Amino acid sequence: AKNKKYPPGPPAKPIIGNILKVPGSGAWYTLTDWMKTYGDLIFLHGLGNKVLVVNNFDFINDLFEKRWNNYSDRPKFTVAGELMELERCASPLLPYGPEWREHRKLTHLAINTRTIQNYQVVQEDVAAILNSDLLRSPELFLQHLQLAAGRIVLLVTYGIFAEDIHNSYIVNAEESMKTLGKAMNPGAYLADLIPILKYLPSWVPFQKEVQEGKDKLRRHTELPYLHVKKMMSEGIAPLSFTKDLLSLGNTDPEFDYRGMWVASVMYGAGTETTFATSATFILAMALNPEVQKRAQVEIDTVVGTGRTPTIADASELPYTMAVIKETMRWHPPVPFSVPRRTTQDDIFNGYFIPKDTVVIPNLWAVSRSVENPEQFNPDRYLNKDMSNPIPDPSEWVFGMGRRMCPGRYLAQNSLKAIVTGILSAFDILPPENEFIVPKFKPTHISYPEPFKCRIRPRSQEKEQLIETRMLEVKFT
Ligand code: HEM
Repeated sequence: AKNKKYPPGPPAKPIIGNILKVPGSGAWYTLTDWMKTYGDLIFLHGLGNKVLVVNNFDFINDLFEKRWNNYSDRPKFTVAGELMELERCASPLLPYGPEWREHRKLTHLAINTRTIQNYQVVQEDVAAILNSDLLRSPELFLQHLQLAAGRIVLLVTYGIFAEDIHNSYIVNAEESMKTLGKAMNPGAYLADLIPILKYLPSWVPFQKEVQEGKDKLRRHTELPYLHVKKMMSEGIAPLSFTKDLLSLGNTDPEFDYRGMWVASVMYGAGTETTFATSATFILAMALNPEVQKRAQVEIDTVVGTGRTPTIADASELPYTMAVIKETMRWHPPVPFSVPRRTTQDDIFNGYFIPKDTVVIPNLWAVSRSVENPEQFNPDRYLNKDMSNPIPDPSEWVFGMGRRMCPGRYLAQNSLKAIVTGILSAFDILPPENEFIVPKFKPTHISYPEPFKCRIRPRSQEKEQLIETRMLEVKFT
């Protein structure tokens, strides 16, 4: 491939290469900056690793949608994938192939546009509890948002209600996520860069971590699944995805293992991402009082002030829905999406893209490709300029193509319930005599660094409404 023309990029670095600088360190800022020098396609290489960063919406679409055949596989993670065995069982890491297809089918069965309607009440109830939590201890809002996101996923997946963050299912799941968060960060373990290290004996610290990680993941996966089985045998299992799965009566010996994993992956994929979006929303509201006011007026006008909004109201609330879109654009929760890997050599736009190249869709760059990107402006989705349309965030913040996020409809409903619920009941204000400087975590799923703000009920009637709505919640 000597005379092949690779996309432009910085020179290879001798030892670990420029790969290490890429993931998990907020590298989306750097790479978006590098566009000025290298353009929309940036090629990084070193130590035999090849990475292509794609910086614009149309190119990502060309590769992931039109050339899906070559761009739907995932990178190999030596630690998380191979050693912790997640490439055998966790949909986001499965190689593109028959097992992935089975997972995708089951996931779709669980959370397609029709079945998710069954969970709307659950989502609205969790939003109601969230409001009650915010009323009681507004200063803990980040913790409340995190718990609300976890509650929705646990209820939908298993029908389990988590009383608080000490709930054992939440604790197990969060422990697993910590392990995974580290293991998914290429470069966190040297073995990801130098695969031969995986043959080191089991007493070496990282091998021990692998074993502990595997145990945690097994607990996180088996316990809630067995809980649903038990509840079903007693005839008292509430509606849940796992119950639906078990009711299929599939006797394929692989089915239990597969179903168990399809279910447990949802917590990891669905909780932190939903939390990230709702925390970014609070931050945006504290910084943009006029946007907040307009959304509140819209909700008051359409819904009235005598009841809490429902997910069904959302279609009548275009401005508030544009606030959600703008939240996802302003700071996309997964700025680098989940990388892909090419399975064959390819030529794109005159450039050679070799087989086994890790392809990172730079969603951060897409988010900055609008006018005044730092400005939080929901109107950009309402006053549509037809000669220069901007892509709707729901078409890219969830990824694109065959592996686009299967949880996006469920996630969007959660956000509708949380955002309309909060706006209808509370004013979100910056802390007194302090400025908020927005800062975000540089992690794979990115959300605001802890910040202070005041969350106050809009009136006494609203406070009362929060209490009366709580009486309708069934599962507490
Ligand atoms: C705001 C919330 C969410 C965001 C921003 C988000 C974002 C993403 C992104 C960017 C991907 C990678 C897609 C690609 O490769 O093109 C993804 C994959 C995935 N998401 Fe989500 N997600 C969210 C919520 C959820 C929820 C609630 C669930 C399930 C309950 C979920 C389940 C999954 C799964 C299973 C995958 C892997 C798909 C595959 O590899 O085939 N996500 N998500």
